[in-house]
Amino acid sequence: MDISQFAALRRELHKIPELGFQEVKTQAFLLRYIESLPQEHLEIKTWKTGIFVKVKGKKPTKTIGYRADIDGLPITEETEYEFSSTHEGLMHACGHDFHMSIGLGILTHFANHPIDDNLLFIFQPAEEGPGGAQPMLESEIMKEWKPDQIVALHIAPEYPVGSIAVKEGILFANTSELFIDLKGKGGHAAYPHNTNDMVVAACQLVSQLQTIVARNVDPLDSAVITVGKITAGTVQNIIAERARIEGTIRTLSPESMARVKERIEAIVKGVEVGYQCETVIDYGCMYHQVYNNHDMTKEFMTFARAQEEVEVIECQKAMTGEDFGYMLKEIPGFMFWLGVNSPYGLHHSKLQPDEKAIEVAISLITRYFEMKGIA
Ligand SMILES: CC(=O)N[C@@H](CCC[C@H](N)C(=O)O)C(=O)O
Repeated sequence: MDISQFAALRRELHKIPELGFQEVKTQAFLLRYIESLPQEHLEIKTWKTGIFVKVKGKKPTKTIGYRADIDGLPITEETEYEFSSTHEGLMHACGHDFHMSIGLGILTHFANHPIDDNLLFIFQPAEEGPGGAQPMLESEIMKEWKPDQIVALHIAPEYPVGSIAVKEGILFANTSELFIDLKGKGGHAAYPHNTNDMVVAACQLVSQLQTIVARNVDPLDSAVITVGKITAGTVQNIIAERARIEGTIRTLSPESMARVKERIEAIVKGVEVGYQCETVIDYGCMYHQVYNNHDMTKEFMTFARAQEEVEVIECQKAMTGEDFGYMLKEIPGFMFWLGVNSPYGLHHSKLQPDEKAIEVAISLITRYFEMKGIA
C-alpha cells in the first residue's frame, strides 16, 4: 500500500469542507473511494451524511471501531495552499480532513488484509455542531454493528510530528453552546433616554459573564465561558433594538456545568430587569466529556511506546469538547492527540498540519488493530 496516496486524498477532502449534516460532497467522495477497495470483506451503510463500513473478520470474537469526524468549520481559509477550500467561508480548520484520510488508510489496509476480529469504521458528520455522535449511536445500524471497543484521534498542532499525546480518564471537557438574544427598544442615536440600548446591555452582560468562572466555580475545578460572537444594531447612528451573544461553556465536571448555567440565568435575569429588555437563552448542543477507558489507554500507551518511530507524551486534560465523548460513554475506548506541528492552532484560518503525521497515524493504528484483533 502506498501511504503517500492518503495525503493526496486529504488534499482533495480539504478542498470541499462542509458544515454539519451538509457533508454531501464529502460523503460522495468517501463512498467513491471506499467502493474502489476490494469489496469481499466490506459492508457499507450510509447514515444521513455519514458512513459505516464494516470489515468482516476471519473468525471474529469482537468488533473494534475507528471513528473519524467529517465536517468543516465556518472559517475563511488563509493558508495559501494550492489545495485550499473551494467552498467560500468554509474550511477544514480542525483537522477532520486528516481524521478521514487516516481512516481511509487504515481501512484500505484491512480491506486487503482482514484480521480475525471485525472492524467498524465510522465516518461521523457534525462534530463541530449540532453533534452527530449521539444520534449515530442511537441509529439502527449502530444497534446492529455496535463495536465492543472504539478508538479516535484528534490532530494536535502543538505537538511535533511523530508524537502522540494521551492520558487515562478525562481528556476533554463537558461542553454546551450558549446563545443569548436580547430585545430592547431601538431609536435615534441622539435620544438615548427614549430607548433601551441593547449594545450597552450586551456589553454589560459579556463583562458580567466573566465573573462566573472567577467567582462561582471552585478554583480546583475548571471552567471556561467564551463569547465568540456578538451581533447588534444596524448602523452607527441608530440605537440597537436587538443583540445576540454566541458562545460556549466548558467544564470539567457536570456539577460545574449546572452551576455555571444557573449563574448565567441569574445574570441574564439581572440584565433583563436592569435594561428593561426581553431575553432568551438557548444552550444549543451539549457534549459529554471525553473519558478515556483506563485499561485500554494504558495498554495503548504501552503498545505505542514500543513503536520506535512514535514518542508518547502523557498530556494534561484540555477544555476542548468532542462528541466522541458520547461514544466513549457507551463503548470502552480512548481518544488521543496526534502531533501535527502547526504554527497556527485548531480553528485558525492558517492551520497547516504537517502531512507526515498521516503516515505515522495510519501505521500506528494499523499495527495496534493487528495486535488487538487476534481472536
Ligand atoms: C476539538 C474541537 O475543537 N471541538 C470543538 C467542539 C465544539 C462543540 C460546540 N460547537 C461548542 O462550541 O460547544 C470545540 O470547540 O472544542
